[in-house]
Amino acid sequence: MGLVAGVDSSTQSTKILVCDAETGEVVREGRAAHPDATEVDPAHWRRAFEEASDGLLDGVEALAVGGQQHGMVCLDGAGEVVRPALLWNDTRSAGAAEDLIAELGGPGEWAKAVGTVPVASITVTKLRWLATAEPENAARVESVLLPHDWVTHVLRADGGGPTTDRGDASGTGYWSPATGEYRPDLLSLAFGRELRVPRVAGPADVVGETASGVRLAAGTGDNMAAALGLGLRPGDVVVSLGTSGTAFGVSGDAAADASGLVAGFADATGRFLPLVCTLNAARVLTAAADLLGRPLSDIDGLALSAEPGAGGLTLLPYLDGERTPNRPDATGLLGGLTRGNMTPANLARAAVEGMLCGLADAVDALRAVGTPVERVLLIGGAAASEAVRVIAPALFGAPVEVPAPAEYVARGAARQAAWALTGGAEPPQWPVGSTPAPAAAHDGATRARYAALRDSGGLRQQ
Ligand SMILES: Nc1ncnc2c1ncn2[C@@H]1O[C@H](COP(=O)(O)OP(=O)(O)O)[C@@H](O)[C@H]1O
Ligand SMILES: O=C(CO)[C@@H](O)[C@H](O)COP(=O)(O)O
Repeated sequence: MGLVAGVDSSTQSTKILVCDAETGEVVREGRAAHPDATEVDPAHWRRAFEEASDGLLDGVEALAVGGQQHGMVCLDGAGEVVRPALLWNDTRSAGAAEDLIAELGGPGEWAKAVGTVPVASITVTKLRWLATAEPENAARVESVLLPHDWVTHVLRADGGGPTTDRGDASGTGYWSPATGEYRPDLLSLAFGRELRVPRVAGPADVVGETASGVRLAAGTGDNMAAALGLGLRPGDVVVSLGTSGTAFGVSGDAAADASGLVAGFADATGRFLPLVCTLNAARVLTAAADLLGRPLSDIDGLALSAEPGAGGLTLLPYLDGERTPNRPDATGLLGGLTRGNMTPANLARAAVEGMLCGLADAVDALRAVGTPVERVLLIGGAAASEAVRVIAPALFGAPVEVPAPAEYVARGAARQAAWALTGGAEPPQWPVGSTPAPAAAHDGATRARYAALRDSGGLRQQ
């Protein structure tokens, strides 16, 4: 077999891996940055793809795109983008989410209908926001796509209509993982009329071809692609520390959590992917480094030079508002300051501990809906941090392993492309090595201080 390519079109960048289709071995890689904003013209993702793939795709037979979930890409009748895409981390549709929940009869009705209680991240709420805040733009919209659907579509030269997959469709709020069908009634509820939506392709389908004859697989959401890249098994829970923090595991059953903490997504193989997503992850550490006037690389040494619990300093890291728990207007809080503990080392440690406590809560929410947690696999940009690897085992209440450093979203997309080439019931087996993080005694005191700050109210954004 030959070469396949996997694309990770995520919040901060596009990353591309070219892999051996049989073994998964990485042969070449490329990357390019995206703008730092919560609404982005999709043309930037195309430009980033072109930059990252420059000179990379020779000999590639198939390609798939994993993309940041939930972003709203609206097209007019001519297929042109109507306005910049609203991304998953744009919170302006928080009020629309509340309205939609009330209109359908409460959170339980949404969990039953589409597996997810809508918050500002979910596409259906962005459509409601557009319909009410920008009626002139809304009037021009004929179809709605997700970021990976759009990137896949513009790479196609075969003239076919847009496609998506179960995984990414399950994050829209108008497709049901339990029935495998769109809910046009919910699209109409949100937008006032129906819209054209992409065809949902099967996990190993070839959906089209690029101008140079590379076959395109369906692609999927970035978290579903990471699950595929890791070859996730029941009992494994991934904690991904990228722009978002996510915790997820594979399951044979569709989740429907009326509390809204767990989103009952589908995966990219025909199964399900219960997932908790936080808005504040890797960038909490960059923000802490900026506050301290130090490079990001100094955070590890500083954090590890402080004692567990950071001398009582606790950071609630809701720097961009928060999605889980659903507090779109929240701000961060630094609690427990004394003249004795107010040091750069304690602040760095509090940043790492605060970020990880948010994800430890996420792992607990998965446990609460019956997801088995036998081991936690740490991935994403901030999994490269030594302080994160050392501190995580004390907070997660489960053994932590760090898979061999790799871009797992792009790897999963490449594995899907290889599956589309080979066909068959299962994707090709690509081995993944991982290293256990050092075991540590459970740090219940830090979790408890974090929980007290989380539940204390706090200040809202102005
Ligand atoms: N050694 C490190 N320590 C802490 N954070 C890191 C480290 N290396 C990368 N990051 C952070 O990881 C983030 C990028 O992670 P990534 O998973 O690629 O994000 P995304 O997929 O959301 O674009 C950036 O915010 C970057 O600062
Ligand atoms: O909204 C979610 C999951 O529901 C996010 O996980 C996005 O999919 C963006 O991911 P990253 O860019 O942080 O990987």
